[in-house]
Amino acid sequence: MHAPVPESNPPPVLNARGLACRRGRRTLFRGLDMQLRPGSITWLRGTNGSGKTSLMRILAGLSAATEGVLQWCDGAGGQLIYIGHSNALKDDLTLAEALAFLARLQGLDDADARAHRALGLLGLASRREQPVRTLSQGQRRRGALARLALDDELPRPWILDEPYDALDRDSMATLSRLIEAHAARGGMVLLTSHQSVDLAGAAEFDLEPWRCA
Ligand SMILES: Nc1ncnc2c1ncn2[C@@H]1O[C@H](COP(=O)(O)OP(=O)(O)OP(=O)(O)O)[C@@H](O)[C@H]1O
Repeated sequence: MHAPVPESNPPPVLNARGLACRRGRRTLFRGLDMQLRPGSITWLRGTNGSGKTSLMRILAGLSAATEGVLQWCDGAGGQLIYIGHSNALKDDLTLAEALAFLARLQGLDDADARAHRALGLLGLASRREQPVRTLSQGQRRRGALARLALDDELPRPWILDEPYDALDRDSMATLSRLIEAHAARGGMVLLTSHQSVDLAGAAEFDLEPWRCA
């Protein structure tokens, strides 16, 4: 018989063992172990070029590790949301159309209504009908982050590469509250940020010990 797992320490949703990453001729890191639990917020730290983006892309399934084993539990890897440096919003669509398009790609029903609501939550209600290409950098970043507010039915893992980039102070606070609420619902969040962030309960994961070069 298995001992019950205490709620404060649920089993990992992500289990990575011995990961290595090679880019060009360089091995960036090797032997990296990472376990991330439901409801955790992890701030991935490391100097420029240390391999944070490379690691996140591996975890998101967008590129392959050179070595190691990566396991997502209970199909969580297929539900994750990855937001990288690019905002992935189609320039020629209106903001509402571009976000609804992403909602459909995520397999969500009522995509237009969800996009409408999410843009409101990110303070972009007045920009809904504006073509993406005419938005400021910060508005586009907020539009991309509105993906995170499209549904709260599943505790999807979030992998966010520099999500605070280009955001003003109020938008940074909105994002932090969104992340904290997601974690409180059991969602796992892994993020990078070069600026310090105000996130209750965030743990740091430093890439330095695993670096090769
Ligand atoms: N496709 C690629 N081919 C060759 N080298 C690459 C490739 N992608 C990344 N690199 C190199 O790998 C290293 C790590 O890049 P990565 O973007 O993962 O670092 P990072 O820690 O996210 O950096 P930053 O803090 O500047 O965003 C860099 O030296 C980069 O030039």
